[in-house]
This record gives sequence, structure tokens and C-alpha cells, in this order.
Amino acid sequence: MNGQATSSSSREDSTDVDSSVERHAINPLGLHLRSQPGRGNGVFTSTLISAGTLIEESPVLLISAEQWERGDMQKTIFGEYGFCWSGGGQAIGLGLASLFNHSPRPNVNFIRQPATSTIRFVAARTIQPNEELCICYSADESKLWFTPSGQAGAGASEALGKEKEGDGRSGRKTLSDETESLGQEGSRSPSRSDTGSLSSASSSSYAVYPTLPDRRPLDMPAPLHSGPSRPVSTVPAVLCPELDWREEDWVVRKGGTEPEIPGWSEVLRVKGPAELEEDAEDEGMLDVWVVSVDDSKLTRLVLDFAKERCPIDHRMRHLKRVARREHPDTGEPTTLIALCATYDSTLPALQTALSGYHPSLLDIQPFRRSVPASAARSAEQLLVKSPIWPVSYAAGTLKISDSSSWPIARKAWVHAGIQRIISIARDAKAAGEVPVGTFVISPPESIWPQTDAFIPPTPFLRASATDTRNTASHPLKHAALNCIRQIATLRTQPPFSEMQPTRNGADYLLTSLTLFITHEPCVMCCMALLHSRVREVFYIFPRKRAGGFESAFGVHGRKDLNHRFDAWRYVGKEGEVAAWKEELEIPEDLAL
Ligand SMILES: C[S@@+](CC[C@H](N)C(=O)[O-])C[C@H]1O[C@@H](n2cnc3c(N)ncnc32)[C@H](O)[C@@H]1O
Repeated sequence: MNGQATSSSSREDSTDVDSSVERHAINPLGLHLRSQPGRGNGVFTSTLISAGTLIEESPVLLISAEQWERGDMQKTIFGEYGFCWSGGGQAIGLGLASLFNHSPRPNVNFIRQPATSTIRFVAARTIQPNEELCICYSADESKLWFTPSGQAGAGASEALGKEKEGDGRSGRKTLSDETESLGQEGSRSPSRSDTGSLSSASSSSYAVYPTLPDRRPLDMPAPLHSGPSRPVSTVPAVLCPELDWREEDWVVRKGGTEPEIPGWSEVLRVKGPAELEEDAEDEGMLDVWVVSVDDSKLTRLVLDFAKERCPIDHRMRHLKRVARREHPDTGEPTTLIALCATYDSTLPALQTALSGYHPSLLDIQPFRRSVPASAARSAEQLLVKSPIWPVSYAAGTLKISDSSSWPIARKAWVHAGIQRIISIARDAKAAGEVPVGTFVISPPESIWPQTDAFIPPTPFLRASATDTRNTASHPLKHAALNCIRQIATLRTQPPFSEMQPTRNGADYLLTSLTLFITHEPCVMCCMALLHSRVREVFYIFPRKRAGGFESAFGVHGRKDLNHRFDAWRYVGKEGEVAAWKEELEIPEDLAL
């Protein structure tokens, strides 16, 4: 470093690394430097690094805001290497700290440690051999002073040149935009004023790693991030232990068989009303065999017959068995009983079954009737469908498993989450609480949806909670609300308050996080989860009356609310879940 202002391309030229030659390992993890055209040096690994590994704790040289300004340091090469530091100063990282290149989807997180004047670099996910280790300089790429390029292993290449979704900004400034606006042809310096900084003292200075800019997408509340002016929450919050799950244990070798997850069975996704309404538009009508009976004894017999011989399958589950309607021939009011769908039985077969069941059913003549093929998903639909045949009003309905095609690692991770909440709920019960357990966790990257729209969650963030309405004598201390509170508090405290969000919104409450909870949450908690921008919720015990997913509310998937998330019911092995249910029983109408 010669202290001269240097363009990224000239610095690249000045490096003494031959781009085709890998340097020898320079740290105990076997990391090495490699130079790439258009990016200069970067840090690479030749071995696999597990998520959570501490890559390096680098000491820093601190330069006060005043020294920085007075020395016009931003015009020197240091300008490309400084980390914003507390009090508006800058920190020059020693060791590898200064050599990590930028990626919008970093595989390394950095956590400033003002108490020790160091920065910790931690693997945000599993990093494969030969991948470049990258950090995110700024969630907003328009604030970069260089044009990102190359194949950053952390996924930079996918995002490069694309307009980012969800951050409310369009396009990036390129190097030439910047130089033009500054009138410094060939200079690397970006506009100084729009790089975030910790204090106004450094507002005119420039840093490689600006702190969170003060601009937020309009529809997103300001995060509960501590920031320099926000007090750290005094509510105690604990980072609970990691899940008992290791990605490496679930890697299936080519040609190998998948390991078994003891006790696993698929999970069912609860379709929300919006999705169901769309489905219902295609579903139309269903033909069923019905009989007309006006004698109460015969009615009883037919109902017994229906119960024993015509079990209701999932395509008829929304239909009431009995309807009081006009007889199609006489126009007189009569009692109609639905037996089965016409595709399930021919008319002669049904007649034989009826007469074989009881001699007094010999003369009963089933006839065909068209009824709604699905439940009502809204009050309007109820008004239209019920006069034809009484149907249930169900805003949320289970969809037979989407989880069968999941990679084994995701199933194992969900299974570990389920085991965790059972143990939390047991602790709650032992403490005399309503036995509900909940756990929120940042999912590992290998199980994220691989789309540009996905906002990467804050890594390693996790919390657990129980219901505390008894011990706190507070009717609103539901487990899910308590857990959201824990996350909010953790976000105000190091290391999370120090982490640079990889995208705008990533640091908002439960953005992109997964919540596990033993019992289907009540409508109030579902709304709180929705406001918190949770990504998905897994629960074990449905609560059809008091719950917010499977009930008429379908809070997680409504057209009239501004966030949707997935709700999954874990079915589990029959005996195991029944035993848990008994052990963790709560009154059906108690809100959770
Ligand atoms: C802190 S240094 C990183 C190490 C640097 N590559 C070197 O050789 O010393 C920051 C500089 O690296 C370059 N850089 C970092 N990330 C980049 C990326 N994604 N694409 C292109 N250049 C990048 C830019 O020139 C930037 O000013």
C-alpha cells in the first residue's frame, strides 16, 4: 500500500500476483489469495468450510474521524479499505480483513467488536472448495464505488447487472457515473455523501463498509436495529442453542441411498384463502348420488349406511351429509342425504348395497345431483354455494404434502425443529405454563428458495420461547408473541446489531426466518407473525376453532393482507404425535 489514490484497475495491475498462480495457504484454514481480472485479489478456500466457522478475528487500526478528515485519507488507498467504526472513525483491517471482495449474496459475515478492536469474520453458510469468500460491503449496490464483476462464489454473479427487487431503488451507478459526477476521471472515489456512516462527523468520509443507509423501502417499517442512536434493549434475550442438525450428515453421495430420519413423516401445507379461491374457480361442480327420505327411522338407517359404507373422501369433505331441499320431481320439501360421488359407485352397485344393508332400504332410489365441488372460501361464496347444497366455510385447507420432494437435509432440519419445540413445551408444562413451545431460526442457505426475490435472513439468529401468561399474569404473553419479542431484542444487541444486512429489510424482525410452534397459533399471533414478515411456520397440533391457519381466517394466505407466508402442519408418526398431543393437551378454545 503506497498511500496513493489508486483506481481499482491500477491497483489490480500493481498486485504482484500472477492471476494463473494460486498462492500458498496463508491461514490455518488453508485460505489463499487469488487475483482475478477486474476484482484484484480475493480470498479463496481449497477446503470445505462449515457454516458458523470463525474464519479470522482480524485486529484493526483505528483512525479517528478527525484524523481521517484532516489527512484526506479517503483519497489514499485506505479509502477503499476502511470499515466504518464507532464514533464516526474508520478501521483498517489487518490480516485477511482487507482482502475480502464484495458480493450481494455473501458467504461470510463480519461482526465488528469495538471492545477488542477486532472484526470477526464468520462463514454464513457452508463454503465449497475453490469458492471465493466474500462479504457484503453495502446492501445497496448503488453505493459501491466500483462496478462489481466476476464470479464471486457467493453468488454475486447472479445478482450483477440485475435490478434488485424489494429495495425500492432502481439501477446502480457505475464507475463512470461516479467519476463523471465527481469530475475526477479515472478516480476510484465514489460520491462521499451517500455512503452511510455512524455519525455526522464522518458523513463526508467514505468507507468500504458503510453502515446502514437511512433509506428504507416505503412499505417497510424501520428495523428494530440498535444503530448508534437507539438504546440497546434491556429486555433479556438469549441466543438459544443451535439445532441438532449438521448439513454434512445429510449429503447423499451419488448413487447412494438417502439416510432415514427416525419418526419423520411428511408435512402438509395449509392452503390459504387466496390460493383456494383461485383453485375453486376451476373446480366447479361435483356429481353425487343422493337419496330422499322423509321417515325418521329410514333417515337413521340411511345415515348409518352412509357412515359405514360410504366414507367421505377428501373430495367430499366440504359437503354436509344432509340437506333440507325441494324434491327434484315433486317440488315438495324433503330430506336429502348425500351418499357418495358418482365416480365412486355405479347406480346398480349402490342399489344392491342399500338393499343388502337392510330390507327396508330396498325401495330407496338414489339419484344424481350436482353440488359445489369445494368449500366456500369467502362469505360471498357461501351465499352462492349453500342454496345448492350446504358446504363448509373453510378459509384454510390442507394440501396433501409438498414436502415429499424436499431434499433430505431440509426434512431433517424440520424434524430437528419439531423435536426442539416438543422439548421446549415440556419445559413450559413443568413450569406450570400452558404447554406451548416455539422456536425461531434462520434457515441454512442450502434450503433457501434459490430466487433473486428471496431476502437472505440474518444468519445465526434464533430464539425460543414458551407461553408465559400464567407466570407473568398477563393474558397476551402467548408463546409466538414472546418469541417475536426475543428476536426483536436480539436484533438490538451484538453481534446482530453489528451485522450489515445483506438486503434492505433483511434486518426486520422475522424476515425470511422459520418459526416452529407446537400448537397452531391463534389469530392474534398469526397476525403478529404476518406483521413480522415470517417466511414459514411449522406446527404440530391443529386448533380448528382457535387457530389462525386452518380456521375460517387463513391469516397466512389472504389477498387482503400485505404479506403471505407458508403454514405447514407436521403430521408425524401416528402414535408419536398422539402421545405428544395427550402430553401437551390444552383446552380447544384457549387462544394461543
Ligand atoms: C477491500 S478491497 C478488496 C480486496 C481487493 N480486491 C484487493 O486486491 O486488495 C476493495 C476493492 O476490491 C475491489 N472489489 C471488491 N469487490 C469487488 C467485486 N465484486 N467486483 C469488482 N471489484 C471488487 C474494488 O476495487 C474495491 O475497491
